[in-house]
Amino acid sequence: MVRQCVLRCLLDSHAPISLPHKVETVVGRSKITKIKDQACSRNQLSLTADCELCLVEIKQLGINPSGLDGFALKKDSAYNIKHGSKVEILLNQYFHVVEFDPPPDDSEERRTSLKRKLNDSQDSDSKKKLPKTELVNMSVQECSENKWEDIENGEVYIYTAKGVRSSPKIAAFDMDGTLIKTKSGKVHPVDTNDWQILFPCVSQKVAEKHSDGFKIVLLSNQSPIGSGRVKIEEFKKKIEGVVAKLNIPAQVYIATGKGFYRKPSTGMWNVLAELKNDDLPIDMDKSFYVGDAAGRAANWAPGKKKDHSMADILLTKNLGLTFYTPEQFFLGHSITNVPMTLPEFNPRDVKSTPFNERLLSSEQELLVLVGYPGSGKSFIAKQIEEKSRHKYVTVCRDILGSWQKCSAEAIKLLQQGKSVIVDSTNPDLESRGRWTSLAKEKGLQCRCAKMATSKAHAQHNNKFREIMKIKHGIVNDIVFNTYKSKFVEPTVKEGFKEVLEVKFNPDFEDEQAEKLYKMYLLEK
Ligand SMILES: Nc1ncnc2c1ncn2[C@@H]1O[C@H](COP(=O)(O)OP(=O)(O)OP(=O)(O)O)[C@@H](O)[C@H]1O
Repeated sequence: MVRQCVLRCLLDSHAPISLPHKVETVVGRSKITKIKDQACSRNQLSLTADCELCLVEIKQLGINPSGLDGFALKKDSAYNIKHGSKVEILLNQYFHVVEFDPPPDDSEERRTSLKRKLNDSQDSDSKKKLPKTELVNMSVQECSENKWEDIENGEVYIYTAKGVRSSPKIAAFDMDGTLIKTKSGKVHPVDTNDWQILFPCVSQKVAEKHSDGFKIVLLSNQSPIGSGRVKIEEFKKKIEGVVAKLNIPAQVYIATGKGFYRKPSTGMWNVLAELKNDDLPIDMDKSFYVGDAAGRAANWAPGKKKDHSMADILLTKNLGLTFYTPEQFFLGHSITNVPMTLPEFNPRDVKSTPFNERLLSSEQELLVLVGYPGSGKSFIAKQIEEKSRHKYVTVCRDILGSWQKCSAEAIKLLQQGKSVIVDSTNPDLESRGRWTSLAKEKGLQCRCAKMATSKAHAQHNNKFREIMKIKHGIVNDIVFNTYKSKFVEPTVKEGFKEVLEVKFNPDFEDEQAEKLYKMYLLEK
């Protein structure tokens, strides 16, 4: 059989480049490699394969250094490289691998020896080989068999493979897009068999951490299980398959719902820290997390789309844990050079502002609230009721069901001499006009209180409400976008005596609630 040789992009940014037998191929900045970086010459690297000897002669032609297995090449010097060598078209960037097909025999040998090494690290006398610091934890037992557990009626499933041992050092990984990718090439797997290991070096790198005494943990969001689209029994087989393929004892956490256990909320990590680490405190400085939902902008590598979410990096911000992308951890990409954007709203920045006393008027009135769902209207309405000793009473569309019912209730209350707070979103002239007209008809003043809460902040509140299981219908993104598109800034010209702005003033039931509120809860 004739042996072929290719230069394969480890990020699949482009199709493999064929390296024909004894023909020089020059690669660099081009449409083929999708590299646009001016630092990379058009003629950056010369590669000549010898398919009989299974060697590739590589020479850097460009001015800036290229890399080979993490080392800089010297310009114009020739190196002979083998099957599996990692070529960086520019040092630390644009990772490729040289592959012969069929592979040479010695690479088979290398693979077998790696497998042997992994098996060795799991056998019973592996304790002897552990570094000194790990001996402290010898009282912690290895898990003796593969087992499944679940928490809160399947909100989280936990798989612990035989051989897992608790440790103060946690090496945590996201699963999809970090350890595995789809076989189908689709973003989401078409079924539970649609997976393959992401990079050839994944098992080896994870195994290195395992032999360094880290507990290997996978944290995966899998809401299709919660929604019933994926059957948990089938999914369990996938998890067992992935862990078996990695060939390393690992503990896997699967969040099936949309609440506290779903990343970026820290629920799964809390279960690990509080229940599943044999009371060993986790050393947050030594532990780390690898995930692909990192908020990277489009083209973070040639042809790469923007990350679908920030759930992984935000989880680590919530926990104060070191974060790596899969490319940084597995392929050695530079740690600093990735353009990432964090969300515009950081819940830690929410500051206290005193209650605006001007919200209370000595005159009977209609006070029309304006704001996104979740902007805190009901919260402020309750405060006004209490501070006014119930001279103000709220009519709330969420409770009464329609503006007509709110209007009928408001008329009754006004007749009783009460002031009325209108608690609905009221984004536009039409919705607010109903109330200014009613006030005019009754000869009363009408004022507007506009919530200063931004869309992102309101969405955060909405998620907080969902996680805290505060009774309220689910508000989806469409509702927020509709509000935004309908919104017209309220002014006195509409018939308001005054338009006040209400700054969000955080006030929590207890410390736990405050701690949760100050976390990133949204995935983007
Ligand atoms: N001042 C506050 N301090 C702390 N948490 C708050 C505050 N205001 C609101 N929240 C939280 O945000 C969530 C949403 O607030 P609230 O229900 O008042 O908003 P809303 O504008 O009335 O929403 P909707 O229009 O969807 O009913 C609340 O359930 C609460 O958890």
